[in-house]
Amino acid sequence: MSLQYMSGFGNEFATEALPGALPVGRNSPQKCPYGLYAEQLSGTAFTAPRGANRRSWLYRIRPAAMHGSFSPLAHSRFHNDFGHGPVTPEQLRWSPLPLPQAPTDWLDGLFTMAGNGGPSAGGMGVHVYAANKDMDGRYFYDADGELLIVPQQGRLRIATELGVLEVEPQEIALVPRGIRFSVSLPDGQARGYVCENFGALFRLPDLGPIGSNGLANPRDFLTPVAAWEDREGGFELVAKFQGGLWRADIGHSPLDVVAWHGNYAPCKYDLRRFNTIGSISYDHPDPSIFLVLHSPSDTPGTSNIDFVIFPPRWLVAQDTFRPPWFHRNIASEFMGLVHGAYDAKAEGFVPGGASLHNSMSGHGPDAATFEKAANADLSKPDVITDTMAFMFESRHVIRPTAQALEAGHRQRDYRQCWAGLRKHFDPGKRG
Ligand SMILES: O=C(O)Cc1cc(O)ccc1O
Ligand SMILES: [Fe+2]
Repeated sequence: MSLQYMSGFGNEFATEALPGALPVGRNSPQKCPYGLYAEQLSGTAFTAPRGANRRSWLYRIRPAAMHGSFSPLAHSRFHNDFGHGPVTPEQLRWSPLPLPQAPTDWLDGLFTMAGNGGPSAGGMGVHVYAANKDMDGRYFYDADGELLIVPQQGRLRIATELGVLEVEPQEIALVPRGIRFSVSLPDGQARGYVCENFGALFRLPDLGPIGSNGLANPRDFLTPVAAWEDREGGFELVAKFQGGLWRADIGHSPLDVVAWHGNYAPCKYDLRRFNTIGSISYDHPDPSIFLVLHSPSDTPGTSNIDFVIFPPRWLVAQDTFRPPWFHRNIASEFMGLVHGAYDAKAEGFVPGGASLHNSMSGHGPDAATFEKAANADLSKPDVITDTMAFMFESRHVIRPTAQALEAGHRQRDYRQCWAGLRKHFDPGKRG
């Protein structure tokens, strides 16, 4: 059966999988329809300003409080241990995380690459996953952050308390902090990236002079309709809490919400719907023009996280070096590639791979890309097709984990991509 969604970003939704399951005119009647329990789930402070206030009311078979006792779950690869010691300013790059040999579900397949701050401090965790097995009878929630999931290979079917979403590569899913879910793999295996947002909830950016439309348009965000399962058995509930994983037995599926209303809910978005805006005169614009969602900080204009994409687009700028320029930024940049090739790197940065350029570390086009673009015929427009790169950008340094630095798939010779840049300087020749 095809999945049903409701359109809009952060809307006040109301959805019921049984007619009349949503109480009318109040949130918590003495007795709810169908013998359901009412439960509120808040994602912002009760007193957050109305425009930022996010919460939902859930009408469910059993309250979320019903489960066994939590004990620590040993899991060496998914955590928030970003370290406190020295961190290298070196430019870093990785090949794709290898797909697992042994049966591994999405949760066990998570591998923490980097991060900053922590669950109580703001910042972000950056993870990749590679999995080949459904989370059968396993349910997970992240109390530490909101999850932005970026599939690179294989679809994910994400069954959540508030309904079921399916995402494929070039789409993203947002799962709010605290929402319980279980991931299955319609294609048998999957790989991708996850940004764990410890700060303010992701939101659409203001558009300023762009006007009232453009970039990611709100109606392209899709939230699932209510769907419940009434399943009993020896299941497992896994919580991520204060950087660590905890497990509890649970005798029923926690995905038992028959109806809900509110504006705190998962959603998906197809990155191919992004309305890309760029230069039609000269110069390559700052990548903020490609901002999909951001997690603001307390400093205006300086995000906790910017989620930026580099989608297919026309390059028409005249007397311009068209690819990304050489640069050093105050912000720190973790990049991934979902599809095709990235216009700043001729080779080495492949789908499923990743790079990390921290604050003030110099980077930019590799030698091959520079030579090509510096000599390109600009009388013709260029179209970049078959590409979808992205960046998790942060105001604070993104600290690579020990396991990421030590990983066999780290490209230890990454810096060499700039070694071939030739000296062109000639004081006797102005150009
Ligand atoms: O480093 C990168 O490739 C990302 C990036 C792209 C761009 O077009 C401008 C700046 C920037 O950091
Ligand atoms: Fe950059």
